[in-house]
Amino acid sequence: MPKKEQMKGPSWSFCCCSQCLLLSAVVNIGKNLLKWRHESDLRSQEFTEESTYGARSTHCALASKKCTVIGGSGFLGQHMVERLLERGYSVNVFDIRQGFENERVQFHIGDLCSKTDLLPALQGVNIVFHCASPAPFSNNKELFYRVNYTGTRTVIQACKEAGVQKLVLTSSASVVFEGKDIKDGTEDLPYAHNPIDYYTETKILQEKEVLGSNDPANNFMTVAIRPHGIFGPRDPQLVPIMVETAKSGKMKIMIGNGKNLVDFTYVENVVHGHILAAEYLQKDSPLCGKAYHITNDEPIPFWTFISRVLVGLNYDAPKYKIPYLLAYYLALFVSFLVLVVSPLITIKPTFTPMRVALAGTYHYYSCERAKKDMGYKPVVSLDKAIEKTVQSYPQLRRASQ
Ligand SMILES: NC(=O)C1=CN([C@@H]2O[C@H](COP(=O)(O)OP(=O)(O)OC[C@H]3O[C@@H](n4cnc5c(N)ncnc54)[C@H](O)[C@@H]3O)[C@@H](O)[C@H]2O)C=CC1
Ligand SMILES: CC(C)CCC[C@@H](C)[C@H]1CC[C@H]2C3=C(CC[C@]12C)[C@@]1(C)CCC(=O)C[C@@H]1CC3
Repeated sequence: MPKKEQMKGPSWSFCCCSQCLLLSAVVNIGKNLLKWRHESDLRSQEFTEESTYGARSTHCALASKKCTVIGGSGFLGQHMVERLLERGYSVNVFDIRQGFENERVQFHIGDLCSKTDLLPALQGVNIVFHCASPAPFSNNKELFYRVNYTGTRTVIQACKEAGVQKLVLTSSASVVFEGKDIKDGTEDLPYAHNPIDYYTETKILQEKEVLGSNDPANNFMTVAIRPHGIFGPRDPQLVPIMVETAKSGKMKIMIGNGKNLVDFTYVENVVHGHILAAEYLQKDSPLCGKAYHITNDEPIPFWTFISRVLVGLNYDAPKYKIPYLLAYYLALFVSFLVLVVSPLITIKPTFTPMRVALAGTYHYYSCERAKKDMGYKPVVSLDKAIEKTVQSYPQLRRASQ
Protein backbone atom coordinates (compact mmCIF):
# COMPACT_ATOMS: atom_id res chain seq x y z
CA MET A 1 0.00 0.00 0.00
CA PRO A 2 1.32 3.47 -0.79
CA LYS A 3 2.11 5.76 2.13
CA LYS A 4 -0.42 8.52 2.83
CA GLU A 5 2.05 11.32 2.04
CA GLN A 6 2.53 9.84 -1.46
CA MET A 7 -1.12 10.55 -2.28
CA LYS A 8 -1.45 13.91 -3.94
CA GLY A 9 -4.39 16.12 -3.00
CA PRO A 10 -6.91 17.18 -5.68
CA SER A 11 -5.78 20.01 -7.95
CA TRP A 12 -8.22 22.92 -8.24
CA SER A 13 -8.84 24.69 -11.53
CA PHE A 14 -10.03 28.27 -11.81
CA CYS A 15 -13.62 29.07 -12.76
CA CYS A 16 -16.05 31.86 -12.11
CA CYS A 17 -19.20 29.97 -10.99
CA SER A 18 -19.50 27.88 -7.84
CA GLN A 19 -21.18 24.85 -9.61
CA CYS A 20 -18.26 24.63 -12.04
CA LEU A 21 -15.83 24.87 -9.19
CA LEU A 22 -17.57 22.00 -7.41
CA LEU A 23 -17.78 19.89 -10.59
CA SER A 24 -14.13 20.47 -11.40
CA ALA A 25 -13.12 19.50 -7.87
CA VAL A 26 -15.16 16.27 -8.06
CA VAL A 27 -13.65 15.35 -11.46
CA ASN A 28 -10.13 16.03 -10.20
CA ILE A 29 -10.66 14.01 -7.04
CA GLY A 30 -11.94 11.14 -9.24
CA LYS A 31 -8.90 11.40 -11.54
CA ASN A 32 -6.48 11.39 -8.64
CA LEU A 33 -8.21 8.45 -7.00
CA LEU A 34 -7.93 6.50 -10.26
CA LYS A 35 -4.23 7.45 -10.58
CA TRP A 36 -3.64 6.41 -6.97
CA ARG A 37 -5.42 3.06 -7.56
CA HIS A 38 -3.24 2.44 -10.65
CA GLU A 39 -0.01 3.29 -8.80
CA SER A 40 -1.08 1.14 -5.90
CA ASP A 41 -1.85 -1.78 -8.27
CA LEU A 42 1.59 -1.43 -9.85
CA ARG A 43 3.23 -1.39 -6.42
CA SER A 44 1.38 -4.48 -5.23
CA GLN A 45 2.25 -6.20 -8.53
CA GLU A 46 5.90 -5.33 -7.87
CA PHE A 47 5.55 -6.76 -4.38
CA THR A 48 4.29 -10.09 -5.70
CA GLU A 49 7.04 -10.27 -8.33
CA GLU A 50 9.61 -9.26 -5.74
CA SER A 51 8.57 -11.92 -3.27
CA THR A 52 8.65 -14.55 -6.01
CA TYR A 53 11.69 -13.53 -8.03
CA GLY A 54 13.80 -11.56 -5.55
CA ALA A 55 14.62 -7.87 -5.41
CA ARG A 56 17.03 -7.98 -8.34
CA SER A 57 14.37 -9.13 -10.78
CA THR A 58 11.76 -6.55 -9.78
CA HIS A 59 13.67 -4.31 -12.10
CA CYS A 60 13.66 -6.97 -14.84
CA ALA A 61 9.90 -7.38 -14.50
CA LEU A 62 9.37 -3.80 -15.52
CA ALA A 63 12.05 -3.59 -18.19
CA SER A 64 11.20 -4.78 -21.67
CA LYS A 65 12.82 -8.14 -22.44
CA LYS A 66 12.90 -10.08 -25.66
CA CYS A 67 13.39 -13.82 -25.63
CA THR A 68 13.00 -16.88 -27.84
CA VAL A 69 11.76 -20.21 -26.56
CA ILE A 70 13.15 -23.03 -28.70
CA GLY A 71 10.73 -25.94 -28.27
CA GLY A 72 8.07 -23.43 -27.19
CA SER A 73 5.26 -25.54 -28.66
CA GLY A 74 6.00 -28.43 -26.28
CA PHE A 75 4.69 -29.17 -22.80
CA LEU A 76 7.29 -27.24 -20.81
CA GLY A 77 7.72 -24.69 -23.62
CA GLN A 78 4.06 -23.63 -23.58
CA HIS A 79 4.10 -23.13 -19.83
CA MET A 80 7.31 -21.12 -20.22
CA VAL A 81 5.70 -18.88 -22.83
CA GLU A 82 2.62 -18.23 -20.69
CA ARG A 83 4.66 -17.20 -17.66
CA LEU A 84 7.11 -15.11 -19.69
CA LEU A 85 4.22 -13.16 -21.22
CA GLU A 86 2.76 -12.61 -17.74
CA ARG A 87 6.18 -11.30 -16.68
CA GLY A 88 6.15 -8.73 -19.47
CA TYR A 89 8.59 -10.41 -21.84
CA SER A 90 8.12 -10.24 -25.55
CA VAL A 91 8.27 -13.83 -26.78
CA ASN A 92 9.25 -15.64 -29.98
CA VAL A 93 8.63 -19.36 -30.27
CA PHE A 94 10.88 -21.49 -32.45
CA ASP A 95 9.67 -25.05 -33.05
CA ILE A 96 9.14 -27.59 -35.81
CA ARG A 97 5.40 -27.22 -35.22
CA GLN A 98 2.96 -24.60 -33.99
CA GLY A 99 1.47 -26.08 -30.82
CA PHE A 100 -1.00 -23.31 -29.91
CA GLU A 101 -2.43 -19.96 -31.00
CA ASN A 102 -1.50 -16.70 -29.26
CA GLU A 103 -1.48 -13.36 -31.00
CA ARG A 104 1.13 -12.01 -28.56
CA VAL A 105 3.63 -14.66 -29.67
CA GLN A 106 5.68 -14.56 -32.85
CA PHE A 107 6.05 -18.12 -34.17
CA HIS A 108 9.06 -19.21 -36.24
CA ILE A 109 8.59 -22.69 -37.62
CA GLY A 110 11.84 -24.51 -38.41
CA ASP A 111 14.37 -27.14 -37.42
CA LEU A 112 16.91 -26.16 -34.77
CA CYS A 113 19.53 -28.11 -36.70
CA SER A 114 19.40 -25.40 -39.37
CA LYS A 115 21.13 -22.10 -38.64
CA THR A 116 19.25 -20.50 -41.51
CA ASP A 117 15.97 -21.45 -39.85
CA LEU A 118 17.14 -20.25 -36.46
CA LEU A 119 18.65 -16.85 -37.24
CA PRO A 120 15.43 -14.91 -37.98
CA ALA A 121 13.98 -16.11 -34.66
CA LEU A 122 16.97 -14.75 -32.73
CA GLN A 123 17.17 -11.23 -34.12
CA GLY A 124 17.05 -8.57 -31.40
CA VAL A 125 16.71 -11.24 -28.73
CA ASN A 126 18.81 -11.23 -25.57
CA ILE A 127 17.68 -14.47 -23.90
CA VAL A 128 17.19 -17.88 -25.49
CA PHE A 129 15.51 -20.73 -23.62
CA HIS A 130 16.36 -24.04 -25.31
CA CYS A 131 13.82 -26.66 -24.24
CA ALA A 132 13.45 -28.66 -27.45
CA SER A 133 14.18 -32.37 -27.65
CA PRO A 134 12.80 -35.45 -29.36
CA ALA A 135 10.48 -37.41 -27.02
CA PRO A 136 12.61 -39.43 -24.53
CA PHE A 137 10.97 -42.76 -25.35
CA SER A 138 11.74 -42.56 -29.07
CA ASN A 139 14.03 -45.33 -30.37
CA ASN A 140 15.59 -43.11 -33.01
CA LYS A 141 19.25 -42.79 -31.96
CA GLU A 142 20.22 -40.80 -35.03
CA LEU A 143 17.49 -38.24 -34.26
CA PHE A 144 18.64 -37.80 -30.63
CA TYR A 145 22.22 -37.25 -31.75
CA ARG A 146 21.25 -34.86 -34.54
CA VAL A 147 18.83 -32.71 -32.50
CA ASN A 148 20.26 -32.84 -28.96
CA TYR A 149 23.94 -32.77 -29.82
CA THR A 150 24.71 -31.33 -33.27
CA GLY A 151 21.50 -29.27 -33.22
CA THR A 152 22.45 -27.70 -29.89
CA ARG A 153 25.88 -26.80 -31.30
CA THR A 154 24.04 -25.04 -34.12
CA VAL A 155 21.86 -23.22 -31.57
CA ILE A 156 25.00 -21.97 -29.79
CA GLN A 157 26.57 -20.76 -33.05
CA ALA A 158 23.35 -19.05 -34.10
CA CYS A 159 23.01 -17.36 -30.67
CA LYS A 160 26.55 -16.03 -30.91
CA GLU A 161 26.04 -14.84 -34.47
CA ALA A 162 22.78 -13.09 -33.61
CA GLY A 163 24.28 -11.38 -30.53
CA VAL A 164 22.15 -13.25 -27.97
CA GLN A 165 23.62 -12.73 -24.50
CA LYS A 166 22.08 -15.51 -22.43
CA LEU A 167 21.34 -19.14 -23.24
CA VAL A 168 19.32 -21.17 -20.73
CA LEU A 169 19.27 -24.89 -21.50
CA THR A 170 16.72 -27.37 -20.21
CA SER A 171 18.91 -30.31 -19.35
CA SER A 172 17.82 -33.19 -17.09
CA ALA A 173 18.77 -34.46 -13.63
CA SER A 174 19.06 -37.87 -15.28
CA VAL A 175 22.45 -36.90 -16.75
CA VAL A 176 24.00 -38.30 -13.56
CA PHE A 177 21.66 -41.29 -13.17
CA GLU A 178 22.93 -44.80 -13.98
CA GLY A 179 20.02 -46.83 -12.66
CA LYS A 180 21.49 -46.95 -9.13
CA ASP A 181 20.22 -45.11 -6.04
CA ILE A 182 20.90 -41.36 -5.83
CA LYS A 183 19.87 -39.69 -2.56
CA ASP A 184 19.94 -35.91 -2.35
CA GLY A 185 22.42 -35.84 -5.27
CA THR A 186 24.22 -32.57 -5.87
CA GLU A 187 25.35 -31.07 -9.16
CA ASP A 188 28.91 -32.19 -8.33
CA LEU A 189 28.06 -35.82 -9.13
CA PRO A 190 29.91 -36.90 -12.27
CA TYR A 191 28.01 -37.42 -15.51
CA ALA A 192 26.76 -41.00 -15.88
CA HIS A 193 29.39 -43.31 -17.42
CA ASN A 194 26.58 -45.66 -18.41
CA PRO A 195 23.54 -43.46 -19.04
CA ILE A 196 20.19 -45.28 -18.80
CA ASP A 197 19.35 -44.67 -22.47
CA TYR A 198 20.45 -42.91 -25.60
CA TYR A 199 18.24 -39.89 -24.90
CA THR A 200 20.18 -39.31 -21.66
CA GLU A 201 23.52 -39.91 -23.41
CA THR A 202 22.73 -37.06 -25.80
CA LYS A 203 21.41 -34.84 -22.98
CA ILE A 204 24.90 -35.19 -21.41
CA LEU A 205 26.60 -34.22 -24.66
CA GLN A 206 24.20 -31.31 -25.02
CA GLU A 207 24.75 -29.98 -21.50
CA LYS A 208 28.53 -30.18 -21.88
CA GLU A 209 28.36 -28.17 -25.12
CA VAL A 210 26.17 -25.46 -23.61
CA LEU A 211 28.13 -25.06 -20.38
CA GLY A 212 31.43 -25.22 -22.29
CA SER A 213 30.36 -22.35 -24.54
CA ASN A 214 29.89 -19.95 -21.61
CA ASP A 215 32.01 -16.91 -22.47
CA PRO A 216 31.15 -13.86 -20.34
CA ALA A 217 34.21 -11.96 -21.63
CA ASN A 218 32.47 -11.95 -25.02
CA ASN A 219 29.08 -11.24 -23.50
CA PHE A 220 27.72 -14.78 -23.93
CA MET A 221 26.55 -16.50 -20.75
CA THR A 222 25.06 -19.95 -20.36
CA VAL A 223 23.38 -21.99 -17.65
CA ALA A 224 21.71 -25.43 -17.56
CA ILE A 225 18.57 -26.27 -15.60
CA ARG A 226 18.19 -29.91 -14.60
CA PRO A 227 14.56 -30.73 -13.78
CA HIS A 228 13.32 -34.21 -12.92
CA GLY A 229 10.00 -35.92 -13.68
CA ILE A 230 8.10 -32.85 -14.88
CA PHE A 231 4.33 -33.10 -14.52
CA GLY A 232 1.32 -30.81 -14.71
CA PRO A 233 -1.57 -29.81 -16.93
CA ARG A 234 -1.16 -30.72 -20.62
CA ASP A 235 1.76 -33.10 -20.01
CA PRO A 236 1.55 -35.59 -22.87
CA GLN A 237 3.74 -38.16 -21.18
CA LEU A 238 3.83 -38.93 -17.46
CA VAL A 239 0.14 -38.96 -16.46
CA PRO A 240 -1.15 -40.28 -19.81
CA ILE A 241 1.34 -43.20 -19.72
CA MET A 242 0.29 -44.00 -16.14
CA VAL A 243 -3.39 -43.97 -17.05
CA GLU A 244 -2.79 -46.03 -20.19
CA THR A 245 -0.91 -48.60 -18.10
CA ALA A 246 -3.70 -48.65 -15.49
CA LYS A 247 -6.39 -49.03 -18.17
CA SER A 248 -4.61 -52.02 -19.65
CA GLY A 249 -4.58 -53.63 -16.19
CA LYS A 250 -0.74 -53.55 -15.91
CA MET A 251 -0.59 -51.10 -13.01
CA LYS A 252 -1.29 -53.62 -10.25
CA ILE A 253 2.28 -54.38 -9.20
CA MET A 254 4.79 -52.11 -7.47
CA ILE A 255 8.42 -52.58 -8.35
CA GLY A 256 10.58 -52.84 -5.21
CA ASN A 257 9.41 -52.25 -1.64
CA GLY A 258 7.51 -49.03 -2.45
CA LYS A 259 9.78 -46.87 -0.28
CA ASN A 260 12.14 -45.45 -2.90
CA LEU A 261 12.02 -41.66 -2.92
CA VAL A 262 11.93 -39.81 -6.23
CA ASP A 263 11.57 -36.20 -7.36
CA PHE A 264 8.50 -35.25 -9.34
CA THR A 265 8.54 -31.59 -10.28
CA TYR A 266 5.51 -29.47 -11.03
CA VAL A 267 5.85 -27.68 -14.35
CA GLU A 268 5.32 -24.20 -12.85
CA ASN A 269 8.27 -24.75 -10.52
CA VAL A 270 10.41 -25.78 -13.48
CA VAL A 271 9.37 -22.63 -15.32
CA HIS A 272 10.12 -20.53 -12.23
CA GLY A 273 13.64 -22.03 -12.05
CA HIS A 274 14.29 -21.19 -15.71
CA ILE A 275 13.14 -17.58 -15.40
CA LEU A 276 15.12 -17.04 -12.21
CA ALA A 277 18.20 -18.48 -13.92
CA ALA A 278 17.76 -16.14 -16.89
CA GLU A 279 17.34 -13.12 -14.65
CA TYR A 280 20.22 -13.94 -12.33
CA LEU A 281 22.57 -14.92 -15.16
CA GLN A 282 24.86 -11.90 -15.37
CA LYS A 283 28.56 -11.37 -15.99
CA ASP A 284 30.39 -12.29 -12.76
CA SER A 285 27.37 -14.14 -11.35
CA PRO A 286 28.01 -17.67 -9.99
CA LEU A 287 25.48 -19.06 -12.47
CA CYS A 288 27.77 -18.67 -15.49
CA GLY A 289 28.58 -22.06 -17.03
CA LYS A 290 26.89 -24.04 -14.24
CA ALA A 291 24.13 -26.64 -13.91
CA TYR A 292 21.25 -26.34 -11.40
CA HIS A 293 18.83 -28.96 -10.15
CA ILE A 294 15.29 -27.67 -10.04
CA THR A 295 12.87 -29.91 -8.18
CA ASN A 296 9.80 -29.61 -5.95
CA ASP A 297 12.20 -30.14 -3.02
CA GLU A 298 9.72 -32.70 -1.63
CA PRO A 299 10.92 -36.16 -2.67
CA ILE A 300 8.09 -38.69 -2.47
CA PRO A 301 8.03 -42.50 -2.68
CA PHE A 302 7.64 -43.26 -6.40
CA TRP A 303 4.64 -45.54 -5.86
CA THR A 304 2.93 -43.09 -3.50
CA PHE A 305 3.04 -40.45 -6.23
CA ILE A 306 1.72 -42.89 -8.84
CA SER A 307 -1.04 -44.03 -6.46
CA ARG A 308 -2.11 -40.49 -5.57
CA VAL A 309 -2.49 -39.51 -9.22
CA LEU A 310 -4.25 -42.76 -10.15
CA VAL A 311 -6.64 -42.67 -7.20
CA GLY A 312 -7.31 -38.98 -7.97
CA LEU A 313 -8.37 -40.08 -11.46
CA ASN A 314 -10.52 -42.88 -10.03
CA TYR A 315 -8.17 -45.79 -10.83
CA ASP A 316 -6.97 -48.34 -8.29
CA ALA A 317 -3.55 -47.93 -6.71
CA PRO A 318 -1.07 -50.78 -7.31
CA LYS A 319 -1.40 -53.40 -4.55
CA TYR A 320 1.17 -56.14 -5.09
CA LYS A 321 4.97 -55.98 -4.89
CA ILE A 322 7.71 -57.58 -6.94
CA PRO A 323 11.40 -57.49 -5.87
CA TYR A 324 13.33 -54.86 -7.78
CA LEU A 325 16.05 -57.13 -9.17
CA LEU A 326 13.54 -59.72 -10.36
CA ALA A 327 11.62 -56.98 -12.22
CA TYR A 328 14.82 -55.59 -13.71
CA TYR A 329 16.06 -58.94 -15.08
CA LEU A 330 12.58 -59.77 -16.36
CA ALA A 331 12.52 -56.44 -18.23
CA LEU A 332 16.00 -57.15 -19.63
CA PHE A 333 14.82 -60.57 -20.80
CA VAL A 334 11.71 -59.04 -22.42
CA SER A 335 13.90 -56.45 -24.22
CA PHE A 336 16.07 -59.28 -25.52
CA LEU A 337 13.00 -61.13 -26.85
CA VAL A 338 11.67 -57.92 -28.43
CA LEU A 339 15.03 -57.50 -30.19
CA VAL A 340 14.98 -61.09 -31.47
CA VAL A 341 11.49 -60.80 -32.97
CA SER A 342 11.99 -57.20 -34.18
CA PRO A 343 12.63 -58.18 -37.86
CA LEU A 344 9.16 -59.81 -37.85
CA ILE A 345 7.03 -57.72 -35.49
CA THR A 346 7.38 -54.43 -33.61
CA ILE A 347 6.48 -54.65 -29.92
CA LYS A 348 6.67 -51.73 -27.45
CA PRO A 349 6.86 -53.24 -23.95
CA THR A 350 5.53 -51.19 -21.02
CA PHE A 351 8.19 -52.32 -18.55
CA THR A 352 11.56 -51.58 -20.09
CA PRO A 353 14.74 -51.87 -17.95
CA MET A 354 14.90 -48.07 -18.00
CA ARG A 355 11.37 -47.66 -16.63
CA VAL A 356 11.98 -50.37 -14.04
CA ALA A 357 15.10 -48.50 -12.88
CA LEU A 358 13.18 -45.22 -12.74
CA ALA A 359 10.34 -46.85 -10.82
CA GLY A 360 12.35 -48.96 -8.37
CA THR A 361 15.37 -46.91 -7.28
CA TYR A 362 15.91 -43.80 -5.20
CA HIS A 363 16.65 -40.78 -7.34
CA TYR A 364 16.14 -37.42 -5.78
CA TYR A 365 18.31 -34.37 -6.01
CA SER A 366 19.35 -31.45 -3.86
CA CYS A 367 18.40 -27.99 -5.11
CA GLU A 368 20.51 -26.17 -2.49
CA ARG A 369 22.69 -24.63 -5.20
CA ALA A 370 19.66 -23.04 -6.88
CA LYS A 371 18.41 -21.80 -3.51
CA LYS A 372 21.77 -20.24 -2.71
CA ASP A 373 22.67 -18.71 -6.08
CA MET A 374 19.27 -17.58 -7.32
CA GLY A 375 16.96 -17.68 -4.32
CA TYR A 376 14.97 -20.57 -5.79
CA LYS A 377 12.03 -21.87 -3.82
CA PRO A 378 9.21 -23.95 -5.33
CA VAL A 379 6.13 -21.82 -5.95
CA VAL A 380 3.64 -24.71 -5.88
CA SER A 381 3.73 -27.45 -3.21
CA LEU A 382 3.52 -31.10 -4.20
CA ASP A 383 0.04 -31.52 -2.66
CA LYS A 384 -1.31 -28.56 -4.59
CA ALA A 385 0.52 -29.67 -7.75
CA ILE A 386 -1.02 -33.15 -7.66
CA GLU A 387 -4.47 -31.66 -7.03
CA LYS A 388 -4.13 -29.18 -9.93
CA THR A 389 -2.82 -31.90 -12.25
CA VAL A 390 -5.58 -34.37 -11.46
CA GLN A 391 -8.20 -31.66 -11.99
CA SER A 392 -6.68 -30.75 -15.34
CA TYR A 393 -7.32 -34.18 -16.85
CA PRO A 394 -11.12 -34.69 -16.78
CA GLN A 395 -10.81 -36.67 -20.02
CA LEU A 396 -8.51 -39.23 -18.34
CA ARG A 397 -10.80 -39.76 -15.37
CA ARG A 398 -12.34 -43.22 -15.10
CA ALA A 399 -16.12 -43.09 -14.99
CA SER A 400 -17.45 -44.41 -11.66
CA GLN A 401 -18.67 -47.99 -11.98
N1 LIG B 1 9.29 -34.18 -19.37
C1 LIG B 1 10.17 -34.46 -18.40
O1 LIG B 1 9.88 -35.14 -17.41
C2 LIG B 1 11.56 -33.91 -18.51
C3 LIG B 1 11.95 -33.17 -19.61
N2 LIG B 1 13.22 -32.64 -19.67
C4 LIG B 1 13.62 -31.82 -20.81
O2 LIG B 1 12.71 -30.72 -20.91
C5 LIG B 1 12.61 -30.27 -22.26
C6 LIG B 1 11.16 -30.13 -22.63
O3 LIG B 1 10.52 -31.37 -22.51
P1 LIG B 1 8.96 -31.54 -22.78
O4 LIG B 1 8.31 -30.22 -22.80
O5 LIG B 1 8.50 -32.59 -21.86
O6 LIG B 1 8.99 -32.15 -24.26
P2 LIG B 1 7.98 -31.94 -25.47
O7 LIG B 1 8.19 -33.10 -26.39
O8 LIG B 1 6.61 -31.66 -25.00
O9 LIG B 1 8.54 -30.61 -26.17
C7 LIG B 1 9.67 -30.59 -26.97
C8 LIG B 1 9.43 -29.63 -28.12
O10 LIG B 1 10.61 -29.60 -28.93
C9 LIG B 1 10.23 -29.51 -30.29
N3 LIG B 1 11.30 -30.01 -31.13
C10 LIG B 1 11.77 -31.28 -31.21
N4 LIG B 1 12.72 -31.35 -32.16
C11 LIG B 1 12.88 -30.11 -32.66
C12 LIG B 1 13.71 -29.56 -33.68
N5 LIG B 1 14.56 -30.31 -34.37
N6 LIG B 1 13.61 -28.24 -33.94
C13 LIG B 1 12.73 -27.47 -33.27
N7 LIG B 1 11.90 -27.93 -32.31
C14 LIG B 1 11.98 -29.24 -32.02
C15 LIG B 1 8.98 -30.40 -30.36
O11 LIG B 1 8.22 -30.09 -31.50
C16 LIG B 1 8.30 -30.05 -29.06
O12 LIG B 1 7.37 -29.01 -29.22
C17 LIG B 1 13.39 -31.28 -23.08
O13 LIG B 1 14.66 -30.76 -23.35
C18 LIG B 1 13.53 -32.49 -22.16
O14 LIG B 1 14.72 -33.20 -22.45
C19 LIG B 1 14.09 -32.80 -18.65
C20 LIG B 1 13.76 -33.51 -17.55
C21 LIG B 1 12.46 -34.14 -17.39
C1 LIG C 1 4.67 -47.61 -16.27
C2 LIG C 1 5.05 -47.10 -14.92
C3 LIG C 1 5.91 -48.07 -14.18
C4 LIG C 1 5.80 -45.80 -14.98
C5 LIG C 1 4.92 -44.64 -15.35
C6 LIG C 1 5.56 -43.29 -15.05
C7 LIG C 1 6.62 -42.93 -16.06
C8 LIG C 1 5.96 -42.64 -17.36
C9 LIG C 1 7.41 -41.70 -15.53
C10 LIG C 1 8.01 -41.92 -14.15
C11 LIG C 1 9.34 -41.17 -14.07
C12 LIG C 1 9.32 -40.35 -15.33
C13 LIG C 1 10.56 -39.74 -15.86
C14 LIG C 1 10.67 -39.46 -17.21
C15 LIG C 1 9.59 -39.84 -18.16
C16 LIG C 1 8.32 -40.37 -17.52
C17 LIG C 1 8.62 -41.26 -16.34
C18 LIG C 1 9.44 -42.46 -16.76
C19 LIG C 1 11.93 -38.91 -17.80
C20 LIG C 1 12.68 -40.09 -18.42
C21 LIG C 1 11.63 -37.89 -18.90
C22 LIG C 1 12.87 -37.31 -19.50
C23 LIG C 1 13.96 -36.98 -18.56
O1 LIG C 1 14.79 -36.17 -18.84
C24 LIG C 1 14.07 -37.72 -17.28
C25 LIG C 1 12.74 -38.17 -16.74
C26 LIG C 1 12.92 -39.00 -15.49
C27 LIG C 1 11.62 -39.37 -14.88
